[in-house]
Amino acid sequence: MSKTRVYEIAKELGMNSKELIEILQEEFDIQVKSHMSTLEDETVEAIKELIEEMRETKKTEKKHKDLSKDAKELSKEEEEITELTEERTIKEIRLSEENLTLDKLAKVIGVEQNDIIKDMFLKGKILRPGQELDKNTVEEIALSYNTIVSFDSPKIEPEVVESDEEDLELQLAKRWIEIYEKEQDRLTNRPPVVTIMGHVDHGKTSLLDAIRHSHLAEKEEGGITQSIGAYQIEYKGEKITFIDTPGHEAFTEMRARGAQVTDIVVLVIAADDGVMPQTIEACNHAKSANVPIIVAINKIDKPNANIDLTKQQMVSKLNLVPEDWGGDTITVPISAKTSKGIDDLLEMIILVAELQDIKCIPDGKARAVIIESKVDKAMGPLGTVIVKDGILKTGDDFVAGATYGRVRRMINDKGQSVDEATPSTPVQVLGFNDVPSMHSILYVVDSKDEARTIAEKIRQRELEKSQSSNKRHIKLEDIMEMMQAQEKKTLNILLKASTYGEIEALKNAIQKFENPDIDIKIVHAGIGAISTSDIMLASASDAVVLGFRVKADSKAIKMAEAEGIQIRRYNIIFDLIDDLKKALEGMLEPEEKEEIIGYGVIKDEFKIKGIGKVAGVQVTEGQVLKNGGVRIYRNGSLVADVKIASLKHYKDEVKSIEAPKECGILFENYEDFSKGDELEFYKIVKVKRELNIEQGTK
Ligand SMILES: Nc1nc2c(ncn2[C@@H]2O[C@H](COP(=O)(O)OP(=O)(O)OP(=O)(O)O)[C@@H](O)[C@H]2O)c(=O)[nH]1
Repeated sequence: MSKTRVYEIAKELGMNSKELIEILQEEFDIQVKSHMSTLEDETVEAIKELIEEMRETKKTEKKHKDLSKDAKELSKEEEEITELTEERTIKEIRLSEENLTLDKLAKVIGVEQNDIIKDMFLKGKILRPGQELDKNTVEEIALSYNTIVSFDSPKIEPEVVESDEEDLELQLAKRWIEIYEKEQDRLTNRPPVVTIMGHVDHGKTSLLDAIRHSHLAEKEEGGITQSIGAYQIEYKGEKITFIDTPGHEAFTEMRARGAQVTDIVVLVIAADDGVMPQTIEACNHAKSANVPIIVAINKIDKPNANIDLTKQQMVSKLNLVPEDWGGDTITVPISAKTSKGIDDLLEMIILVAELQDIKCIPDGKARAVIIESKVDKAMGPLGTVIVKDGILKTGDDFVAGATYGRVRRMINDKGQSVDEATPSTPVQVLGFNDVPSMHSILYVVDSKDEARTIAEKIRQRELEKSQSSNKRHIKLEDIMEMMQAQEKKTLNILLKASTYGEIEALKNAIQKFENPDIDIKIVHAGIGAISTSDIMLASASDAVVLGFRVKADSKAIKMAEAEGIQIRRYNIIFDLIDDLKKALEGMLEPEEKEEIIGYGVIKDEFKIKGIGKVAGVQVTEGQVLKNGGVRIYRNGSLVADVKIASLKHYKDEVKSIEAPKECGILFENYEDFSKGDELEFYKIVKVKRELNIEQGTK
């Protein structure tokens, strides 16, 4: 007898799962755990009949009223949420973020402006007729009228890989595409590969552990697990592979290298903490890779867990509307601690995998992605791979980026030696001539000679590329050329600022640049310092990084240099907008540019009579120059950008101080610093003005 899931029936009947579950309980006395539970055919038929009947006799409305009456007995907070989830009272509207005024919003929601003013006044907020509203206020007002607002956000285009005839790796990839095209009818499904992402401490590792412990391949209970960076479980006869390590940076790096291995992303959000900056970042990484997202709301065992609030934040901050709120994001409440909901999550992963129809070439020479690599003292260079197509066998000759080898031995996630690895299976491979680059692709070839020849050519090419790095990036002043070229071009921007307010202001300002020849898209906007993760995303999505009153991590600066991504930072909106404007007009002038030369932290402060307040500074990295500048950050946000009036090493006035020395700094006209403030030292150099703009879609 076949079974159907509750939410599938709900969808078919055009209602939400919650409502259907309540009807099942009341009318059929069937207790249903969640919207993913399955129902027998008989029940499905009966419920369909009943719903039809109810609809005909308008019983639905009565039912609805009864439900809301029951709901009112819930706590006040729950009551608000319950109203939200009731389908007929909920409205969804889309708004453009520009020029939102109270009167316009009132019209869109369908209420009187004065009523909103009155209601908001009772909640302690004073609004004036026609007042311009920020995004948060719009959301707050809309929610109090059971309306969910989604804002038009920049569309993120999937990556387009440029073709390059000389690129051997690309040729190998093309060979696979040809095989795919030829063997369409031989393609079969393979297990999904899942990556878990989310904010720090929201429970990624705990979830991986919980899944691993409760569902070690069902037949192999008691098998000794070994950490090889990924593992495979079996749930109800279906295999699922989980990648243990990456975090969203590695995820995007793989994509940048064309080695996307993830089929599904599970985005973990702790129900006691809600959507946090890294949740947004991870979500944007997944969206930009076009990978389906399942949201796991974790820590529901905690007394302060608030699932509904988390869902509201999913809608407002991630633009993901949970399925039981009428959207299409599968959302599963779980506890990695008690394992509650873990099976539901696995079930959903299998469901999404079915819908995705993940295919592979089931046999023949293998192609695999390297997800981890290291040198083992006893075993030599090791690479953990996940097979994408074909079967990887011991004795196979392979090339992986600039490395090559023959599979000497393979070890699976249970620590066992295996002779074959099928698609989606993670295995550790022994037999590389050198440590392979993480995230490169391993291709099995005909002979060791062929492997060596290809690997050497790739190494040579990598060398040439690194010597002429940055070549593939164009500069802001090249925008004019870009626009004059025939095809439509895209300027992708990754924006970092120190507050949400600034982000909104910048987004508004940037989106006002309408130009028929160029599309400007913001691929990610977040708060906080510019990090390596931002550079990875910028590289993968061909974006310029614009920072507003935020610092850049030294690692991020190095990575940006290596990747040829230029970071531009501004303290004044006008300057940022002015640069964009000039670039669009082809008028960008040579500029004075600062070069970051070091970092430090204020350890102490002294008052010196007749001189003023002096900072005792530990130079932590690089150096500080007396005639350079200093940016002062508190909790990651810029508080001042000042010159140095005096730089002392003990009693001596000096021109520069290197890390890890300490020094005394008197800032020019600035004494408002405190202990713990972080410093970024820079010097000014004259350079030809440039702002890297990657060729968006070409
Ligand atoms: N009560 C409760 N605590 C949890 C749950 N899941 C994780 N935790 C706790 O939350 C903390 C963080 O969990 P981790 O699994 O380390 O989180 P993470 O996201 O992997 O953290 P990072 O690796 O630092 O990004 C740990 O103290 C866990 O014990 C849960 O479902 N319930």
